[in-house]
Amino acid sequence: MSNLSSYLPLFINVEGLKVLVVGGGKVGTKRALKFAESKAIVYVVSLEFKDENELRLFDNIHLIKNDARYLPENFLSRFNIIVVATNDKELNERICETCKKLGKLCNNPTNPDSSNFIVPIYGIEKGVGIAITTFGKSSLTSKYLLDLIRSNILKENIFSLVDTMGKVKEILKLNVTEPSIRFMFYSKIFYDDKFRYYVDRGEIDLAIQRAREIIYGR
Ligand SMILES: C[C@@]1(CC(=O)O)c2cc3[nH]c(cc4nc(cc5[nH]c(cc(n2)[C@H]1CCC(=O)O)[C@@](C)(CC(=O)O)[C@@H]5CCC(=O)O)C(CC(=O)O)=C4CCC(=O)O)c(CCC(=O)O)c3CC(=O)O
Ligand SMILES: NC(=O)C1=CN([C@@H]2O[C@H](COP(=O)(O)OP(=O)(O)OC[C@H]3O[C@@H](n4cnc5c(N)ncnc54)[C@H](O)[C@@H]3O)[C@@H](O)[C@H]2O)C=CC1
Repeated sequence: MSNLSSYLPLFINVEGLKVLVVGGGKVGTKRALKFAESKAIVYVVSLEFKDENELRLFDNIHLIKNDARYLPENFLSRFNIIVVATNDKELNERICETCKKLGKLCNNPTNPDSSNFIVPIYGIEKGVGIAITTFGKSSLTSKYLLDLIRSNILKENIFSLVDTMGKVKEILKLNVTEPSIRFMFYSKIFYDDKFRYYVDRGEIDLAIQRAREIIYGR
């Protein structure tokens, strides 16, 4: 496994990005659908398509029936992101190597060492995004961790906290021009017991009023 310190988690907006999925079997289909649901423009190159009907439900998925052993570099270079998911391990690795040389983001689902990004399990709910990976060791454990966070941590008070701090940010950006002073206020408000008491009880108007008291000193 590559050095884990060189992984940087990012939330990428894939809308309009060009994604190539090589191999239209179980794994390739799942990845193609995931990217298409997030509004990427997806091309799937494969000898055959396991679930052609499901893929055809999306206007932004294009199917190309072809042998991926002969994909030229000038074809690969048209894409932003490439996923290699044939059942030919050497072919997957060879295409990923070429794509990385071309400066592309490439995912080989069976081999994180060949990939330069991996797909975490994720959930986005009420303005909070959580992504978890075990870098290929155990997807089931990743799923379990996400469920634990969802059922034990992501409760109404956390969503209220995020929303209210978002409102506090709007107030501060509008009224305090100096960033270093704004930053001092963010912490002061976030850790204020009264502010948090109101947020926990869902009394958002009172929480905002408390934030204003802290900002304006009254
Ligand atoms: C490295 C990675 C690919 C990458 O590079 O992105 C990878 C690799 C592999 N997974 C395998 C198996 C399983 N994968 C799942 C499920 C998911 N796997 C996903 C991601 C990733 N899987 C990446 C790292 C994720 C991480 O480490 O956390 C999810 C999150 C997203 C997605 O696939 O779209 C999706 C959640 C679906 C959801 O949303 O519910 C389950 C559970 C299930 O099906 O319920 C199992 C059963 C066993 C188990 O628990 O692992 C095998 C075959 C092993 C073999 O052949 O024996 C390999 C390849 C290998 O190891 O060779
Ligand atoms: N990441 C994950 O969660 C998992 C990964 N895997 C691995 O991923 C790989 C793919 O698995 P599946 O999708 O289940 O296999 P699959 O057999 O369902 O699909 C393989 C696809 O690749 C296509 N293909 C093969 N050679 C090709 C070529 N030369 N050119 C174009 N297309 C070609 C086939 O037509 C087929 O559609 C396997 O190596 C498997 O071990 C398997 C299970 C889970």
